[in-house]
Amino acid sequence: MVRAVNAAEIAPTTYGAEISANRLMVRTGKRMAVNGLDLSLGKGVHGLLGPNGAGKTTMMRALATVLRPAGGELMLLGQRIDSRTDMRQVRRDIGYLPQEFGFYPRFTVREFVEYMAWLKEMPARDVPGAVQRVVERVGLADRADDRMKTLSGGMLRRAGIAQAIVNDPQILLLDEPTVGLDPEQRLAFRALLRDVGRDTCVLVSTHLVEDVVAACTDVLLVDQGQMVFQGAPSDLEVWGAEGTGDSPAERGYSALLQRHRAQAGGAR
Ligand SMILES: Nc1ncnc2c1ncn2[C@@H]1O[C@H](COP(=O)(O)OP(=O)(O)OP(=O)(O)O)[C@@H](O)[C@H]1O
Repeated sequence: MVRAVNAAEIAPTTYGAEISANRLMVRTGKRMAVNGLDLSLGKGVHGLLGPNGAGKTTMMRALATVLRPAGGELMLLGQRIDSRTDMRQVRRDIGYLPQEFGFYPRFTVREFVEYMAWLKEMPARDVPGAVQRVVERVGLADRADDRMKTLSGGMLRRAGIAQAIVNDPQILLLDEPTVGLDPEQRLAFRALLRDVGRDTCVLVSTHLVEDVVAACTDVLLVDQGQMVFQGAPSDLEVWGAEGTGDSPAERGYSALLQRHRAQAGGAR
């Protein structure tokens, strides 16, 4: 099949990684919740792990351009993000599912996703087809014309995932997307992640270590606003001999955290 391509699709990519951060600092309230984070992420599915309060949500919000960096450097799709950046351009290429997202309860699923597509400035002629495709992809085709307020928690999250991918983003940020999904939907979601991650830079935060092992090409572990570990899921498992948990990856997770805290304590 031959299809027409637009100039943007064949333009050379001039950056090395979709997301890169150098000594990144991000403030939330009075706290520097991201505190000297180094990061380089290309295409693929990157699983973001870390204990409560580690700074995952704050990091996601900065990558989604909701929060501005307080220090260090952040580059998204080759653009430096600072107070002078025109965010509209870069936001068109980002998909973001926040941990909690707002919606008009009287909107149908289709209206909700259409509205988000409009906010992302998608060409109007592309919207109906794109919305139908993503609603099918998240398994909500039979609820597309039901109001948001009638959906279950897991279905709402799937509607949230649909709006995050409707614009075929180059960077996809998903903050705890599997919360509330039933086992069958979690399996379907993992398959969706693997599929999207083939040509997109996906960062997905979760507390479910087994989701990371099953669906991610790469694991990031953060604690106290800093990167503790980055590697393949199998590398995480290698650390498992020393930690506690139900699986080799969970044991690796706890061993790496303990080691980081012992080092941080020793350095004080
Ligand atoms: N609005 C806020 N005002 C003040 N402090 C905040 C605010 N939001 C988060 N924090 C603090 O910043 C730190 C990082 O929080 P963040 O929500 O980024 O962590 P997280 O890794 O996403 O945690 P969780 O796994 O619980 O979602 C925590 O110490 C938290 O208490």
